[in-house]
Amino acid sequence: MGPWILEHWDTDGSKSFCSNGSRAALAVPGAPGETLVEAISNGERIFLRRRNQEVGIRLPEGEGFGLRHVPLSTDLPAGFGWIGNPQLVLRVPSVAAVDLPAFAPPLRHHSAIAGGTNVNVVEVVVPGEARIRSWERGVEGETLCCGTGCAVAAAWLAQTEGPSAWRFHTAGGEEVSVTVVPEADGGWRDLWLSGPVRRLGIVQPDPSLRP
Ligand SMILES: N[C@@H](CCC[C@H](N)C(=O)O)C(=O)O
Repeated sequence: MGPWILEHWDTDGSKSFCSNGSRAALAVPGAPGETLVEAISNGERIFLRRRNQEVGIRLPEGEGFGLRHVPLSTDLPAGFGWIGNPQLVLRVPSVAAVDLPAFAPPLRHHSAIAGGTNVNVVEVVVPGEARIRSWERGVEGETLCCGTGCAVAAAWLAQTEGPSAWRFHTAGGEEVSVTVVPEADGGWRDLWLSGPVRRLGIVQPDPSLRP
């Protein structure tokens, strides 16, 4: 069988690569058990793997993917990465203290990042464990968990201070974990994001919507 083909649309109707949407694909009835599934998700090559109630995704890697410098004038330590979508990560003393609706939009539309960016604030609890909140492009608001934001946060934290495995407490109250092999040029290998996936219901598409 060839790779699965997945497409994701954000709430504003724009198409975008989404790691959590991709992971949710393994919740569809009849999805394979613990077999590795290759997929092309919004044009990006990924792998999916179920382990009990968790689904992991190996995120895109290679040319074009990784951390890169962007000329931002902020007092906060910050990293930026392309993971199939743009992710800006800023380290803060407390994510709870950030007024995200005021803080994020100017960075979301920052002129240094063509096309804009998702914005994540991260608070390191101890090395390998952090809290994160995300303001998503295409939603133009805070979401419960941005998987690609967590993945880039882990890659940046691994590169700047280690370790290479991180557990994130997300705004939705659930945890996701990320492991990564950082490369010297800002790239990454074997970047895996794992977290819970639950089926909430079964949707019957309106037959009039069939192509
Ligand atoms: N809408 C974003 C990316 C969405 C990421 C997604 N929520 C995830 O979990 O990976 C964009 O493309 O800017």
